Amino acid sequence: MDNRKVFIIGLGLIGGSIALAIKQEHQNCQVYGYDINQNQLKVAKSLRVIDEVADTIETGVKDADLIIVATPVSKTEELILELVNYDLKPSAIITDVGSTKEKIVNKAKLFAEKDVTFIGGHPMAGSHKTGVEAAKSHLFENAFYILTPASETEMNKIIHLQNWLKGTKAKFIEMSPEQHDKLAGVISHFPHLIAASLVHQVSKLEKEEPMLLQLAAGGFRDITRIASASPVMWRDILVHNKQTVLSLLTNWQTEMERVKGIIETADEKDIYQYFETAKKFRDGLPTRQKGAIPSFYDLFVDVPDHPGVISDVTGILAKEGISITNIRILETREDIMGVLRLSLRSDQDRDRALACLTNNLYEAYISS
Ligand SMILES: NC(=O)c1ccc[n+]([C@@H]2O[C@H](COP(=O)([O-])OP(=O)(O)OC[C@H]3O[C@@H](n4cnc5c(N)ncnc54)[C@H](O)[C@@H]3O)[C@@H](O)[C@H]2O)c1
Ligand SMILES: O=C(O)C(=O)C[C@]1(C(=O)O)C=C[C@@H](O)C=C1
Repeated sequence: MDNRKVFIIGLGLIGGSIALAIKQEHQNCQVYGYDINQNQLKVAKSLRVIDEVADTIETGVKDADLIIVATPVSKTEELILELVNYDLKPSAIITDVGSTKEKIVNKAKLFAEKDVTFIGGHPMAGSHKTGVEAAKSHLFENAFYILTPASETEMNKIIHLQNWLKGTKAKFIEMSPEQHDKLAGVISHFPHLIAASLVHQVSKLEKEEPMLLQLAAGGFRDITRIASASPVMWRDILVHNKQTVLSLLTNWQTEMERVKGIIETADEKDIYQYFETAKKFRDGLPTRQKGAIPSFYDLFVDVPDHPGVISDVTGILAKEGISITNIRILETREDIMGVLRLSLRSDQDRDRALACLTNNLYEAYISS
């Protein structure tokens, strides 16, 4: 794979993270990047996420062995229409990272006329953050990476793509685009809609009760973190997976009517049962920790999956005489530590902690 050319279109969180993972594994390959946002391109180059900037998509695809489209899903569909018009290297592999698959894979059938292979892809990990600054080579470590090859796709092309993406350390699985969209609708797209709707509910009530926001602590923050993600990305996902989301919404409305009924009748047994069944199912999900005390002075720190990282963070704060009242690991997915939530005693302590952790090269931020 060395001395080969990789071209990535869209250098945000996901495109940037994939670029870093590829560079780590295939050190002699050349990674070219293109983005409509010039600033993202400049940052990507200066952070060495890419080796070279491609001035246009047409020059970027020239001689590229691997092309990765990492833009919002509606743009990805448009870009496929554009890519088929260009002079692509024979035997090149083209993939995408979009959160929906059916529409993209259908559009990509246009590549059949060319001597290239398109394999749809979706790394099932991410963040509410956007942009190349948030990109990390370890973002997909241990996460599932879904591939949706066509039935006629040659096995060696799938293996080839997995080799390219080996540095992600993700677990590859294959399924049809239809199954992908159904499953992703249930565990990702619909929950996102609910998170956003909870925020809307609080935002409406906040006009009458200004204290609400200050009181919105652990629970509300946990369940709505994803509502801080890119509205462009999520608009596109919902447009693409409209039927799945609409059908889940209908089920949800029926379920809420049922819940309304058991609350109205104040049937303690039914209410208990409702929570107990949910708890049992939720507890069955691997590796989640509970028990944080909500705090108004929270600081969030991105941490890689290294032994000793928590003691390093707490040690840095101890040296500065900053007390932590609570510490909690917020996983963004299974098997990997993602974000540390530190609760501090005061605003001043939080500002000091932010400064000293940043000085020690940790990525720390105040709002999650
Ligand atoms: N964020 C997540 O958690 C996550 C996880 C898995 C997959 N995805 C998918 O990855 C894709 C990218 O998401 P992201 O989180 O990296 O978003 P992002 O906003 O961080 O990055 C998207 C980038 O695409 C660029 N872009 C938009 N239109 C373009 C065009 N026409 N040509 C070139 N560049 C263009 C933007 O300028 C931006 O830099 C989306 O399809 C999303 O569904 C996201
Ligand atoms: O952790 C988050 O912030 C995410 O929302 C990641 C998440 C998800 O729903 O799990 C979001 C969309 C992607 O397609 C894949 C992963």
